[in-house]
Amino acid sequence: MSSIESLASSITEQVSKLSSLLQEEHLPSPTFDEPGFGDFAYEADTPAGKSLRDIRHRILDSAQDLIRLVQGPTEHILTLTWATADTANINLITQLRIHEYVPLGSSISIKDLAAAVRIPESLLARIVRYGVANGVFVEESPNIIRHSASSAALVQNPHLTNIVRFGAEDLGKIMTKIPEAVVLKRDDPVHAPDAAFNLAYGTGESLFSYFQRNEAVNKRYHEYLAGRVHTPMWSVDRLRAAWPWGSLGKVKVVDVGGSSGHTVLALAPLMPDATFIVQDSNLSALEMGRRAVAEDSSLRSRISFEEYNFFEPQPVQADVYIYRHILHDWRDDEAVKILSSLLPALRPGARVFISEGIIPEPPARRLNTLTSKMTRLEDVFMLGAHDSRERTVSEFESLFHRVNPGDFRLAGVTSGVEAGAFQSLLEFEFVGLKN
Ligand SMILES: C[S@@+](CC[C@H](N)C(=O)[O-])C[C@H]1O[C@@H](n2cnc3c(N)ncnc32)[C@H](O)[C@@H]1O
Repeated sequence: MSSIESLASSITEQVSKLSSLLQEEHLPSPTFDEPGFGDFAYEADTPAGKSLRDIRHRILDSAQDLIRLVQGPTEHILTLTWATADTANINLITQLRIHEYVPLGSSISIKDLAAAVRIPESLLARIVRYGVANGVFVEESPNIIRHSASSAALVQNPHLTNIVRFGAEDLGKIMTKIPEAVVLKRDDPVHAPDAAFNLAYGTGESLFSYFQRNEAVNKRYHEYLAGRVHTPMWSVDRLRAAWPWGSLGKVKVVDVGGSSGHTVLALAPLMPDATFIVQDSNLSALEMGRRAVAEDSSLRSRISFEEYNFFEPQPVQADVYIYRHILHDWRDDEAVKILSSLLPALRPGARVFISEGIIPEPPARRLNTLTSKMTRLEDVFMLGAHDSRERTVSEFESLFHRVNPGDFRLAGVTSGVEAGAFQSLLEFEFVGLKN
């Protein structure tokens, strides 16, 4: 049982280990100031990097517990209740691009910032000061704004801004409609829409077909997908480390629903003799990928992009098929159809990799860090966006079993959570058609 005393002493012990490690690695101790920008959560899979990540999680876990015990149940619930105001504020900051108008390394007056952003000074001041309250920006003297480490990160890491844009604006809009969608399904199932997405966007279409026809949101979505692999939780580094990709030699790899090819771009350097095909039904995403690969002469000849609907029979006979963040977008019947469409192309020994979050078996635990909570968050995203869900290992096995009993063998599971990623990797081997 945690007490405030035991938590505090565990934090003291871990912080002391952390500062020694930072010193050994010649990394600065984090500060709230702009030059303090430095996420050591980005550390690589070296022994020191792993220790840093591990200690970071321990401190965050204990510190969150300590905060909750000290704030008490009422303030805890109220903090959860008002989280939408935080989302709205960071959404507004990035939509107005306020962070871009605050100079790095110096400061700007609220008056000049308001003129640059083109909104009234008093309104700008309220938006920025809410940000300051959250540690985004600093008011160094009355009406003079400079960057904090976090607002500077928005400028220095455009991928982060892309994640905020789609996450706060689009996923945010969808998530706020989840309660209405769930209650409608209970009270008026005949007229209820498929998912909260349909209420949020006022459409009967699925998210994928709606996005395909609406260029602005489609661009935000695929930039978000490409951007998130540059953050610790979704980092392709964890996928790279999860399996001995280099051992595969001269193979053909298909990334099914690979968007603009960010997964394949990360794996290709580890597999110098392999060729890759990125398949997706979204033409703009494929075009985005073709443009990125065209700039890299070493990859151009090994990576191609093909339009493909994964409900149709798979046209490419390959050694490896990757489904990264695909099955969780679909309900069980649909996921079984997606996997079944592979059958015409599969040869015994072919590998099918599933890279996404794995829901742990119950009982559920309190989850204090964003990384450990991410699978649950992703499950909420899936509920809102597609009325689909994250799955446990045995639920994945049952999907493969439904495709054709005995055809697939679960060859291995590499959990990403301990390594600071939320996705895990499941490897299935096709052992042949049994009937
Ligand atoms: C959640 S994203 C995952 C993208 C990428 N694999 C990743 O991990 O970032 C789902 C992808 O599936 C694609 N998609 C949706 N429906 C599809 C279909 N019927 N056939 C092929 N691709 C589809 C979308 O365009 C999108 O790129």
